[in-house]
Amino acid sequence: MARYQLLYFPLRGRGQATRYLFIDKGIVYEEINTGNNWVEDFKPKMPFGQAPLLKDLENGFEIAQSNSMIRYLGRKEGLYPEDIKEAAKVDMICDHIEDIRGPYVRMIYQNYENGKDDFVKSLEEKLQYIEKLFKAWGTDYIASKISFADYNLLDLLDDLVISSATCLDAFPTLKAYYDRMASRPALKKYRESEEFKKMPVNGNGKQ
Ligand SMILES: N[C@@H](CCC(=O)N[C@@H](CS)C(=O)NCC(=O)O)C(=O)O
Repeated sequence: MARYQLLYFPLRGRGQATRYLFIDKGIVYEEINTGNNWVEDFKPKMPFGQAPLLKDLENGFEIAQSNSMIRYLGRKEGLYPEDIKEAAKVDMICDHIEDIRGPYVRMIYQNYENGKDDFVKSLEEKLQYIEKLFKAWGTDYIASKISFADYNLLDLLDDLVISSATCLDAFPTLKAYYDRMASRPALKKYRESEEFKKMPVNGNGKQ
């Protein structure tokens, strides 16, 4: 029986990190496609007028904002480090992910033709910070065990590699991390599925 509902459009976007977490941890969930009559049936019911929304079917609680959703799952599903320094590591990587994802989304939806080259150029600086931290921390995941933030980073790196196939070439530690995440058995199987391959990366066909 499903434990959660994910209400979102049929695209990767801001729902994919949550899907990765569910799939990797074998958590049964159902998708509700908010693309069917979005403006009439869904938008008015969303706390901030936007999707995604997560419903916890065990207690009826509803969470909006993709980063809050995945943190909630982190806490509820044992994917948030108990140690405060380890927790701070995953938090800081999540905040840095948002510092990349925000400009990525704006480039995709508002300035693709004129902005993509500059966005790709900006990645070198932004990714080298993660490379340096990962080298210093020396763990297989952001913290010593997999956490909610690793699914967020996997999804971000997917987006970036699609935009620029060579963007990880100068960052061997980050590249090895990306390959390690993508080859986790449940994720690998899902990423090879037709369901995943046919899912658009963004809502406007740009990537
Ligand atoms: N900060 C929000 C952003 C959500 C967002 O931008 N949602 C878009 C789709 S990805 C949306 O609902 N667009 C339709 C609308 O605003 O009416 C989050 O992280 O969840």
